[in-house]
Amino acid sequence: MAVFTAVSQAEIELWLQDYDLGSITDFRGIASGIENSNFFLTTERDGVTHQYVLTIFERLTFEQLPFYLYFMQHLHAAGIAVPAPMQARDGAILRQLKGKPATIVTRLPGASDLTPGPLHCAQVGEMLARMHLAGVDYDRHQPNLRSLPWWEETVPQVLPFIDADKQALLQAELAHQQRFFGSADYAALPAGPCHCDLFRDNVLFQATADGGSRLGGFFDFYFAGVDKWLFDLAVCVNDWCIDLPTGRLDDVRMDAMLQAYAAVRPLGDAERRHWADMLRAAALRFWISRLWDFYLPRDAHMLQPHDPAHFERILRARINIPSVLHV
Ligand SMILES: Nc1ncnc2c1ncn2[C@@H]1O[C@H](COP(=O)(O)OP(=O)(O)OP(=O)(O)O)[C@@H](O)[C@H]1O
Ligand SMILES: N[C@@H](CCO)C(=O)O
Repeated sequence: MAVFTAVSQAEIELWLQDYDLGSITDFRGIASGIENSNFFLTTERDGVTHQYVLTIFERLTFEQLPFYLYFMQHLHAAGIAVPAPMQARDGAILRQLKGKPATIVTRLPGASDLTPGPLHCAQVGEMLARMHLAGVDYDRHQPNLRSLPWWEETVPQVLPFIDADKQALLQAELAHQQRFFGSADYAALPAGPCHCDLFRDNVLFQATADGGSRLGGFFDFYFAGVDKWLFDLAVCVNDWCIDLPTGRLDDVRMDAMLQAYAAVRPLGDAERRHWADMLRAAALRFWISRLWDFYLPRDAHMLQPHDPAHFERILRARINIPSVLHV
């Protein structure tokens, strides 16, 4: 049960007096999630039911959170389907509960689909491109905190735990990425605020009457940061458009996602030329973080670290693919 900070309905009722969200009709902890304490909150105001998610942040601080929360607010205002942070009466979207930072956001409709098809991938690609364009005029700045400097700092920490073959791959790939990140082509790639962690479990879909699925929205923006847009797209393709057991790309799903993305924001020549490098960068990012979570768990909250071998397989499978993308 991923509620690390217990809170009673009476405590929430008191806390909600500083908001204008109506009276509580339901309040329950959310079992999934490994980072924060999350609760579904239902209220009634003027005879209308409203659904929210209350999050008590267990790791992120008051100083770190405004970038993420105002990014969500900015995207929501631009018509992108993401949770909207609610303002308290004093206008604050981040407050304190049980001594920790806490926020209330709108609950998105739907459920995650962990076996996506081309139509799911196309919808994600299209909204990802719209999200990138909508982020252009977001006025706060924070780099992706899980990019090259973090990889350079973390790789030496995990190397002692893995065998020689994995060590060689990890070091060779880090060197490859250092060269790529240092290139003029890399510097010229378009960038902006990115989600940076848009996996299948961070997107919701609603069933439609004709048996299809409609995108409900993106959530979990707490790894967001400014990065190359192509990196965000590569993170998505490495999760949404693969055969999970082998990590190999599924061309049908990948084409669906890339075509839908490019229909909104066409890819440039340098982006197409460096597609394989970016898929490798996206695989390396999660291989390193999973190794780090697996061998150097920071606290008891890491209930079930994800399998690092999955992203090692993905990286190996990306090293020999054709470099140039034809979209
Ligand atoms: N705004 C939202 N709308 C609908 N459902 C949400 C929303 N936010 C969270 N959820 C639900 O709560 C669950 C847990 O949230 P989340 O995955 O963000 O957990 P976490 O512990 O904060 O982060 P992590 O994904 O790193 O474990 C999600 O799987 C989803 O079902
Ligand atoms: N999406 C990450 C977990 C952290 O959000 C992973 O699968 O490793």
